[in-house]
Amino acid sequence: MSVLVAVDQLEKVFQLDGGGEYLALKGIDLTIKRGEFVSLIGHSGCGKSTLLNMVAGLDLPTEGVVTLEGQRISRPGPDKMVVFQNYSLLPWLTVRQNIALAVNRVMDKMSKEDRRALIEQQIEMVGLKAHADKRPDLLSGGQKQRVAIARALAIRPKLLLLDEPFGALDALTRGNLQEQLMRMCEEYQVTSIMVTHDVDEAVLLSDRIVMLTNGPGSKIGQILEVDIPRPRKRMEVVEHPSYYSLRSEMIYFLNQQKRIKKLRARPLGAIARHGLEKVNLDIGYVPLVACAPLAIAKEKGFFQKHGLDEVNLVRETSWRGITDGMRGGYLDAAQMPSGMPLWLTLGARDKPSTPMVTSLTLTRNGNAITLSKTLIDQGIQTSTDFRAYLKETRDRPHRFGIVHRSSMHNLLLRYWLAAGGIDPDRDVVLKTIPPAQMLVDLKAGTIDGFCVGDPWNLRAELEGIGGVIASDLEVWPNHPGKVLGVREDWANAYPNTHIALVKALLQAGQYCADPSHTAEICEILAGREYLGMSAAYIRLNPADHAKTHDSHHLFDRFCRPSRTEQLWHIVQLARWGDTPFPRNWVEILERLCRLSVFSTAARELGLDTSYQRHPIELFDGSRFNADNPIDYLNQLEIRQDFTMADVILDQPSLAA
Ligand SMILES: Nc1ncnc2c1ncn2[C@@H]1O[C@H](COP(=O)(O)OP(=O)(O)OP(=O)(O)O)[C@@H](O)[C@H]1O
Repeated sequence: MSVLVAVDQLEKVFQLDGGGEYLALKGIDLTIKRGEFVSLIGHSGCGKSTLLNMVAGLDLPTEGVVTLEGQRISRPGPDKMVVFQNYSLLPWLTVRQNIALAVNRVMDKMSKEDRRALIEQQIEMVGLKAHADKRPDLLSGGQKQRVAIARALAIRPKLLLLDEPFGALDALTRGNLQEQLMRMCEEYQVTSIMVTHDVDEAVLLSDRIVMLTNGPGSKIGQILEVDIPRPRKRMEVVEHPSYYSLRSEMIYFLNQQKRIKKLRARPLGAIARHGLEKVNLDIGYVPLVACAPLAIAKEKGFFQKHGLDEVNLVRETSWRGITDGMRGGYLDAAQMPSGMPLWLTLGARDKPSTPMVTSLTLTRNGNAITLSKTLIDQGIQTSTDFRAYLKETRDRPHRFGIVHRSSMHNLLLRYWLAAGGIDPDRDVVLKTIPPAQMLVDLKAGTIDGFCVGDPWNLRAELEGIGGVIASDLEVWPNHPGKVLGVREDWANAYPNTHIALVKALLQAGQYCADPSHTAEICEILAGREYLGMSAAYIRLNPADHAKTHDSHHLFDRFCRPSRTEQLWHIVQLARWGDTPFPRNWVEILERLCRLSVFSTAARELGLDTSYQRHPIELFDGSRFNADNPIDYLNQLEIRQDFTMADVILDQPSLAA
């Protein structure tokens, strides 16, 4: 498809009445191909209409250019028709006359008969034959908008621009019109740009969804490709495997924008007290059983006991919220999957490196691999069974949910599959899904299984949606689960706060590990501010239940950050192509695992800090060779072609 519209480095500044100015859009680059349907989405006031108006030629950019077929757009014209929310029909003309006015004015080279036929065809196309002689005041909102669309399409514009075309309509009419518009655009291959606030509308109609950040100086934050085949039917779209992830991606983006706005409005600054450099902390977490140490530190006063008077626990629904919070510098610390500090440090998947520090392993275990009930009912109990099943059902894709590429869930699942002779990148599809979304996807059949932290494995079993096929103990007993992560520049700026934080969490971990507190902890976690579900779904470790499949959280054992375990993560990330294997891995591990903070905190609490290096041995009996990681990596049969590189760690400043 050739390019029809090109927006190049567009900037728009409005002069304000009081004499000031407002920078609405900045650095917008966008190309739209012939026949494409593109939606613009973003919060109110972010500049969607401003951008649309400049493509329509109704307004001019302050900087940059917009072109249509290579020609600069400087005025409106019949080649770019706009449909507004308020219909803009001429009230004294009938349906037919409104359409005829546009056709007669623009298609003046056409014979009278052909024009008449075209007008009737348009009226028919939008199903208004019975209303052709009515004036707009006798039409419903939906009918008026159909006239506006028919009028716009009648003159065969190169580009159809829609500014919240269905915003004023009730849900049913809106739905009908969306489908009609979709059919027309598909039939006539109309290139369209639509402004909308409706995420479902955007997925249904678009080939691409352009998401704008909040102003001033709004930019394109992200562009989503909608890989749902055409022609589309609403029900098929809703059932398509990409539907929920596209929707969640948009909702995540919009929520992040809201959050950034709130943070921009917040007074900044560290409050120093009790000899600590900062006692006001925002600590991120994802609601899982493994967030228990954070919840307990807050609820049982361990933060306060160590001088951290103003701790705010920031609940994120996905791990991406945590990485964004860290990169953006608006979280002080976070509970993280054990590979995440490394992932951020190495700048995995071509993201800029954000050097991180971990000084505490918060939890071990707590994860499992769950398969859908359909697969369990077919007798699949091991990865060998699963491989046989994959061979028999090659005709359809098999999908697994993971929560983040850096997380132990992804690495354990990949390890488990590969050990069973299944290539996780070729034989199955791994989809990143927020933890709380896993059950919905498993139930809907859009995934065949997942690897996630509890309570989601237990819930799948208790609700009869799936069954655990391999628990922690059956993949890597006592593997690191979640760690405490902070940015390296934060750790350097607030060393005493860092120690106090580790102390508070170490004590909270000890509290969690005491079986006499289990019922209380489950009740706390069940609360709305944490997991928000029945305590029946929450179990901490085998002491409070009998089934070996259930989670085996460890909260107070092997809390010291382990460089050997982090090296295992480095190897696995290189194995799956997330990062090159860093030649300077020794330096990276030195900087990543700040043992001095852990040791000081543990010593001040009177805890035993002696350390013994444990070998890492997973369920397949293979031992991780920490003395020669490259050799180990080379010997893995299923892996991607890994590369090696020196990773240069920057020192971003907290002010950035
Ligand atoms: N003529 C103008 N003079 C000054 N400011 C303007 C003008 N037009 C728009 N703005 C400002 O530019 C920003 C973008 O406005 P725009 O109407 O494009 O937003 P939008 O994303 O379409 O919003 P909504 O979804 O609410 O329609 C807003 O802050 C708005 O107040």
